Amino acid sequence: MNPHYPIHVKMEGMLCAVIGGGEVAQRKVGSLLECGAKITIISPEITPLLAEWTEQGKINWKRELYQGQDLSPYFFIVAATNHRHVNYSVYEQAKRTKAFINIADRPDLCNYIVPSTVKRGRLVISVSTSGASPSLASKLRRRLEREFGQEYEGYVDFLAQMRLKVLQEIKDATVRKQIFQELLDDRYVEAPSLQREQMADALLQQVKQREQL
Ligand SMILES: C[C@@]1(CC(=O)O)C2=NC(=C\c3[nH]c(c(CCC(=O)O)c3CC(=O)O)Cc3[nH]c(c(CC(=O)O)c3CCC(=O)O)/C=C3\N/C(=C\2)[C@@H](CCC(=O)O)[C@]3(C)CC(=O)O)/[C@H]1CCC(=O)O
Ligand SMILES: NC(=O)c1ccc[n+]([C@@H]2O[C@H](COP(=O)([O-])OP(=O)(O)OC[C@H]3O[C@@H](n4cnc5c(N)ncnc54)[C@H](O)[C@@H]3O)[C@@H](O)[C@H]2O)c1
Repeated sequence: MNPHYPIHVKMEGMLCAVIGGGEVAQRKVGSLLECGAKITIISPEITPLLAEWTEQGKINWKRELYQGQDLSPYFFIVAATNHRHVNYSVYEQAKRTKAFINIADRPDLCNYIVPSTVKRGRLVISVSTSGASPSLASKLRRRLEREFGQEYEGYVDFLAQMRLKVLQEIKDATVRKQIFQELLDDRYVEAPSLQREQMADALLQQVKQREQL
């Protein structure tokens, strides 16, 4: 059995603590920030980019060593210092809470791990090897990035709009399903947005006329 359950957690406004301020902490903070999490870093030193985010008020920096401070306010806790014993003491404190815990050098202690991810607006493609090989996850992510380019951001927004429109305007569930399938054709992905909408409007008109016959 693989015990990892893939979910998409809404992180907006969630309190997160990141212990350590090096490269790994920066990567974890970066992806948490993109989702609107409220992050506190505990570390005597931080990278220049983390310092920039602090100055811009995007994150909160407690300039101190981690020495067993209370972590109970936090929903997500990441330990990413370069000291194994410090990371372990974060774990000991964190496990008293109900938080999601990520100990960067101890996959066995994590109750969540982070996948490698391609984001194209609302489209999110994640790869996990369940900790077996982060470099394989990264390689597959790069491959997926080539296959699913930036055009997917607009395309997925278009599909969302069309979905609402079709649900409102087409009564027959089988016909709706056929339209949804048709809109998955690569022609719609590749077309510029205006042309894509014209193609979809023409398709809807056609279907409606058929429905009236
Ligand atoms: C996906 C990604 C997400 C993110 O971190 O945001 C992520 N690691 C990434 C990068 C990365 N990781 C490592 C390097 C150095 C090169 C190398 O050694 O390969 C690089 C940098 C690079 O590849 O450039 C090494 C490494 N990783 C872990 C350990 C500890 C250990 O295994 O003991 C060590 C050895 C540390 C040591 O040296 O001691 C552990 C974990 N790393 C995971 C996720 C989780 C499992 C994911 C999965 O496989 O499902 C897990 C279990 C926990 C977690 O961190 O959540 C991210 C973006 C990738 C991308 O998209 O490019
Ligand atoms: N999970 C992953 O994806 C992954 C990938 C690579 C490395 N790692 C592991 O992550 C850890 C961090 O790696 P890094 O490259 O960011 O290290 P780094 O040396 O760049 O950064 C370490 C940071 O921890 C801070 N620190 C040290 N002692 C501290 C304390 N007592 N309290 C608070 N902060 C303290 C330092 O000031 C520094 O900011 C290492 O254990 C490494 O093995 C994990």
